[in-house]
Amino acid sequence: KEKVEITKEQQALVKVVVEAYNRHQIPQDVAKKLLQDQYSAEENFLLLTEMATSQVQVLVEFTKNIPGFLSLDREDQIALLKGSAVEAMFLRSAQVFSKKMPNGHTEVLEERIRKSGISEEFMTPMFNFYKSIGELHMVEEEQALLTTITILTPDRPYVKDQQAVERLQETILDVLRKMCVLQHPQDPQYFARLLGRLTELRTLSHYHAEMLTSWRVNDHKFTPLLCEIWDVQ
Ligand SMILES: O=C(NC1CCCCC1)[C@H](C1CCCCC1)n1c(-c2ccc(CO)cc2)nc2ccccc21
Repeated sequence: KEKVEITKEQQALVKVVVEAYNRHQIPQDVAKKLLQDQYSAEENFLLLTEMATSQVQVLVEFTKNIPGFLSLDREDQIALLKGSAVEAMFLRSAQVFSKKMPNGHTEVLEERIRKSGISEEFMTPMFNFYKSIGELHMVEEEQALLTTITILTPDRPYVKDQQAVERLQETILDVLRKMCVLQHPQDPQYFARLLGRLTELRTLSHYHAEMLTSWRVNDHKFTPLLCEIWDVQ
């Protein structure tokens, strides 16, 4: 039986990433807002663009704490941020959706999202993803490391030094693999299932631009930052 052990420096790396991940969170909780009131499609679209804009700002701050990220070529840093922003947003949305809530709240939240203005065709893939993330019952270390692995995807468009990104990603993959073995000894497939979610995440993200343009509102207004990072408008 292979003795899996997390080294001192790997523990330090996880600590840095998890603390940054928890520090850089969306200021106010969108789920609470959605549970409080029923909003119009216009209000929901505005809420999404506000939440997503602040999440991008938070993502930029978070990446500064990923060991080695700031040593990457600066243009590659931008390419990684741009390439992972939508996936990071859906991953965060899935984590918000899967958070333990009082009885019946998740159903209300799902209902509010179903009626938010997003067109019907995207509901199944989106909620399938959210529920498959929820079923994993990830601990916060796994959430933080999975987001970091998503950001450090070497084959994003316009990345020049893919090897440098691959080396950073492998460091995170190695410690996440060990953590999964230690955290879920009864489920040797857990790490593979975790990474399998990233494939589902990439597919869901392909729908994103269409989800926005088909939102049932007359005028689809975006912030300058979202125009930049979401390739819209
Ligand atoms: O605000 C949100 N997500 C934020 C984003 C930044 C990080 C925190 C979560 C939005 C809601 C906005 C208002 C109308 C209802 C959806 N949302 C989505 C979502 C996100 C993007 C799209 C289109 O691409 C469709 C749906 N899934 C959610 C799951 C749970 C709770 C909110 C969730």
